[in-house]
Amino acid sequence: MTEPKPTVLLAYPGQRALAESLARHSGYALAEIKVHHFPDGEAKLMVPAELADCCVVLVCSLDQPDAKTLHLLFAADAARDMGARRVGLVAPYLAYMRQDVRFAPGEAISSRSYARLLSSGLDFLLTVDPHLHRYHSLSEIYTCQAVHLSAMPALADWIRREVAQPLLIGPDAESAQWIEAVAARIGAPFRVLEKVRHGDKDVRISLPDVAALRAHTPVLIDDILSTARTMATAVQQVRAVGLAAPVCLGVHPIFAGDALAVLAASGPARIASCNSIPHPSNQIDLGPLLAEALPALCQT
Ligand SMILES: O=P(O)(O)OC[C@H]1O[C@@H](O)[C@H](O)[C@@H]1O
Repeated sequence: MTEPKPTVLLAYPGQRALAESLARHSGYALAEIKVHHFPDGEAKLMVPAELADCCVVLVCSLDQPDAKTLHLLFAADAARDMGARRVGLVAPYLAYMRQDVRFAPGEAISSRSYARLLSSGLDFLLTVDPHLHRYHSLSEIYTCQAVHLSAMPALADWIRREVAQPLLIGPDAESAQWIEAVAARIGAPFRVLEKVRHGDKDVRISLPDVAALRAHTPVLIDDILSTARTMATAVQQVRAVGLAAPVCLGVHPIFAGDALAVLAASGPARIASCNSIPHPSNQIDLGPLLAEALPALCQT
């Protein structure tokens, strides 16, 4: 019988918590990518020298993606130079997916360009709930092996443990897919709100009748919390119709700028997120989910 080839996880700076969970749940060795910044603004990347015949898994979520992406591509090259037979990236949050169409002549379709760039340096990409709005699958734009997982079972289990009598609410039509997945797992009632975006920070939402569900605890679920205007507006709407203060759950807690303060001011009962991006609201560990998917990607 042939021995399985070794797999090594390499954590990008700042991604240690997720990488440690991934190492714990997979049993794979964990080391670090080191980034040195020169005075001129350029970076020097270092990976361990002993990677011969390994599957190397870079671990780095892709919020604030621009510098990280360049560094990860340098690290991927360095790993190959050290003999890695396969190099992949675990990026629970995948950047640029919301820029999936050209709204004006000359505008870049960044999701597509970004996919080309990442695919050029990786054998595989493993991510969680990428924002597939106009695309149906990552393979429409990624030429490396691109696999996405859903955090909804993990969210559902968290809700089952933490919330009595949940009423699941999606802030817009796009969220229906997630709400339905969670509802199917825990058998809770659900509603999906209607959203109209008037500008980056101006989002208006309407709520269908929920009078019969006042005894429930509303749980708002969305994939991305970026400016948090979508979530904050949904919180206000939920409260305006006399429901209890809701629990807010997001898979990807970007919380750009004043987003957390804005959401907190809207009056939620709780805010919780997956550890797809390191944030104080992280309560749902994606490590087990990602660890389960890695062997198939590494042993190819
Ligand atoms: O309102 P913010 O937090 O800026 O943006 C997040 C929302 O924008 C959508 O693309 C996401 O699916 C989510 O509903």
